[in-house]
Amino acid sequence: MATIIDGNAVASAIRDDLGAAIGTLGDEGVTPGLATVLVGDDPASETYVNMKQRDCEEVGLNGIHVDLPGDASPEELYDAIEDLNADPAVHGYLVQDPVPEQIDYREVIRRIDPAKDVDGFHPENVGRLVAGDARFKPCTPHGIQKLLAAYDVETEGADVTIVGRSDIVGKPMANLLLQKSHDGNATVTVCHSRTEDLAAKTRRADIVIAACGVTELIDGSMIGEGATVIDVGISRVEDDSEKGYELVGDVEFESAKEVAGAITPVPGGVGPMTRAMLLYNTVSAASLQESVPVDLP
Ligand SMILES: NC(=O)C1=CN([C@@H]2O[C@H](COP(=O)(O)OP(=O)(O)OC[C@H]3O[C@@H](n4cnc5c(N)ncnc54)[C@H](OP(=O)(O)O)[C@@H]3O)[C@@H](O)[C@H]2O)C=CC1
Ligand SMILES: Nc1nc(=O)c2c([nH]1)NC[C@@H]1CN(c3ccc(C(=O)N[C@@H](CCC(=O)O)C(=O)O)cc3)C=[N+]21
Repeated sequence: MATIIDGNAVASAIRDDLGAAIGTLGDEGVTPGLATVLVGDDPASETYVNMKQRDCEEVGLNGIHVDLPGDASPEELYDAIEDLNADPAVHGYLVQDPVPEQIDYREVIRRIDPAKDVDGFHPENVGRLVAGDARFKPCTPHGIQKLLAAYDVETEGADVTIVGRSDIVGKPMANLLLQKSHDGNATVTVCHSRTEDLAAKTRRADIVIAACGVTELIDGSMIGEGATVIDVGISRVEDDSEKGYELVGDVEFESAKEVAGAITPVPGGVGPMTRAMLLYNTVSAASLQESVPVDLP
């Protein structure tokens, strides 16, 4: 039976550890400000944005929310972005993905001030990450690095198979793990929908990171004995519970936990870490913009 990796606990420890840096900024009269922008009313996105605002309250960040209707024009969103770029109280912000189809997410990202891009999605920040000089590490991959470190899972020399090549998870995860650093130095395989014999690639891995958005694609038969399994996937599957849905990962937890050495659950695994690292990046952004040096965990 595998160790169950407790993302809520590690995220909570990171929020606590951010307290010192938030205190240092506070002594200089600075409250880090994080804005979330939601276009439309996708229920999952609304949940995430509410959780992010609650996180801000909990750690003493200034949480700001900008809501635009689902039929907003690209120009309306660009105007909101310009306002956020100009607002000195906002040190970081993000535009929740996905956006409605009349809006081009790439163009949105390009308009975000890279110094406030706490998702780390702007091409300048992506370039810096790939060059080994990251300003903001994207929250989900950074959170996964912190989870692995918290459970003493060595990445150096490890064979890591990532399932998914998205710009927000798969690609930055691969880049971070490849880097010549204490939390990198892995040998990385990145799989996607055209990969042949996926099972052979996951089975040989010391660490499997599933981020494909296909519910329970990875089962125990695809996991090597003792491997660490990180399940990023989070899909809403309708059921007859009170909420009307259950959250399901990309890994079939029941069979995978029998072979894995350690495994993240869904919920309570990677999700809370993504939110904790968003707070981390916002504190870091405030420190850089206000020229107040802080110690980050
Ligand atoms: N817990 C968290 O904090 C977060 C969770 N998520 C969740 O993670 C999942 C992935 O999201 P995201 O990273 O945005 O990825 P995308 O949905 O943008 O892309 C999915 C990736 O998986 C690949 N893929 C799809 N089907 C298969 C398959 N059958 N075999 C192998 N690869 C496949 C796709 O390949 P191709 O490129 O060929 O299309 C693509 O690269 C979603 O469930 C999302 O909700 C996302 C972000 C944060
Ligand atoms: N610009 C942008 N940046 C993102 O970082 C971003 C995004 N768009 N779009 C969507 C994905 C998804 N994502 C999650 C964040 C937190 C949880 C999370 O906290 N999950 C909890 C429970 C969630 C629940 O109860 O619904 C858990 O897994 O325990 C999940 C998923 C960030 N994303």
